[in-house]
Amino acid sequence: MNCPLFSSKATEYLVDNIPRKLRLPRAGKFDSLLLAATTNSAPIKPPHQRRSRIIAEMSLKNGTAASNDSAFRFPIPPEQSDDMGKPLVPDFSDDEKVKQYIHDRRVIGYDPLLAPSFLLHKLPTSSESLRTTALARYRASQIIQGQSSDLLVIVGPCSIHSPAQALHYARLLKTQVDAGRFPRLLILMRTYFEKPRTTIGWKGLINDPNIDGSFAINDGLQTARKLLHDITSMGIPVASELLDTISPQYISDLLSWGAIGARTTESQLHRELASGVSFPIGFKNGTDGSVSTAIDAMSSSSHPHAFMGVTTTGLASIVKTRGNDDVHIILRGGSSGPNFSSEHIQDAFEKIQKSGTRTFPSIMVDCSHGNSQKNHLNQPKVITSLCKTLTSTSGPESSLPPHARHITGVMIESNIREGKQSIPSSYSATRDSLVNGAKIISNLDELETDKDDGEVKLKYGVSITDACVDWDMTMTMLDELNEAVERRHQLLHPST
Ligand SMILES: O=C[C@H](O)[C@H](O)COP(=O)(O)O
Ligand SMILES: C=C(OP(=O)(O)O)C(=O)O
Repeated sequence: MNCPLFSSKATEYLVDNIPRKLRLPRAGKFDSLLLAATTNSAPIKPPHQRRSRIIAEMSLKNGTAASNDSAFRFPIPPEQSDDMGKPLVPDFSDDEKVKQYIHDRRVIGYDPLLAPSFLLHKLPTSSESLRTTALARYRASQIIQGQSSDLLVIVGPCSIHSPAQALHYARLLKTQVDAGRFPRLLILMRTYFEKPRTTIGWKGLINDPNIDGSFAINDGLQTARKLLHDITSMGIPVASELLDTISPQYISDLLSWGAIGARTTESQLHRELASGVSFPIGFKNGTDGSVSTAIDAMSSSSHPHAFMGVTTTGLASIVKTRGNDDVHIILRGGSSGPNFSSEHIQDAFEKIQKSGTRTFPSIMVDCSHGNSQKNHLNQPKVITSLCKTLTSTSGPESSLPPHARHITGVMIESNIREGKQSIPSSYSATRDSLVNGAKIISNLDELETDKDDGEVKLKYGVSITDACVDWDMTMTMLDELNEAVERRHQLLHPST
């Protein structure tokens, strides 16, 4: 059969010819393409896996309801039970029945995931994007290593749910950066695609790009990569959280900085991952406010590691890393309260010094999360306090205290419009022109009328995860920061 796999003709051919029962429920375009491509060559699954797939498909046909508290909007098959409907117990009279107790009792499906190399080939980087990324990595590294007194600023939405709106935000940022408004700030756009959740909730654009429980992860990866490419090609470098340990293979060549979140800073897997990435990494303090967790992470990641991972072709491999010296802490507050004050920063600085880490003690302050108590209106207050710390001199020589020199970064959760909104229960981005970009927004004042045309929509430019400050407030905060960093520069280098 002569059938080039990824032409649109081939897609039509394959999609028309795969047995209906093998198609994914509510799959995105990319999913059906890949499913089709891999179905032809997929190895025959062992009987227990075929059985669970068949059970899943039968339940889909029969419409078994998903449990109410699950994000899955497609049916979840019931657990295996005996003939009386009781939970299965191992039946030692028959090996096949024993196996039912061993394999896939809780896995309800394995869908094909495209290989990173496929996406890297399909969406290569532009030379503009490469330059933007490399330059920002270099400048961020200089700041983190204490070789530049500029400030690294990670600013942007809590999470990306609409590529069109993210591009809108990037264009707003570009206009100000290109105009030279913040000469002392190295600004990277927060472009977060993966959200760690305290319990459950929407886990970001890669995991569920349609925001409807269809989990079209292949589409999510493609959308994320395309967006990173478009933003960096405009000349705006990007920053993201590394939450999944496989997904960086799909997008990390486009990132200039990464975060390991408060919920994963203590994870060995994430420390190993951080030790091998080609860009600087910030570790959040723990959700309980623990700074030592992040300091341990900095130390661990600055050393070489060997661990299990995947290559860009998707092959399992033993990854060996050199260790990452471009690591720093991010003070984000926690259940024990905020930690952005001058005293907290001094304490963190002294703890990093005492820990004997071989890297420059480098501190970023997150204005949001535990430091804002999740109220976006507190973020400007964190900036004002930080600016004071950056510029307050002390002692007979009126000099800057050492910890003020070691503040190297700031994080702000900001969006086009302020606050946050919840996701309506019957929402799907596939039906929302404001999210999928079919409608280009030019005048934000007109938006109020957009939401009431009979469809379930999200408000344009408003976060669907944590509350953000709006664009005007963002500019005010960045102006204040730029001025304080300039003042600090003069204090550190009076002759320039
Ligand atoms: O940054 C976003 C959130 O703080 C993080 O994902 C946790 O969110 P949750 O507590 O609402 O699950
Ligand atoms: C989830 C985030 O932060 P934290 O890990 O500090 O909760 C975030 O920055 O999006």
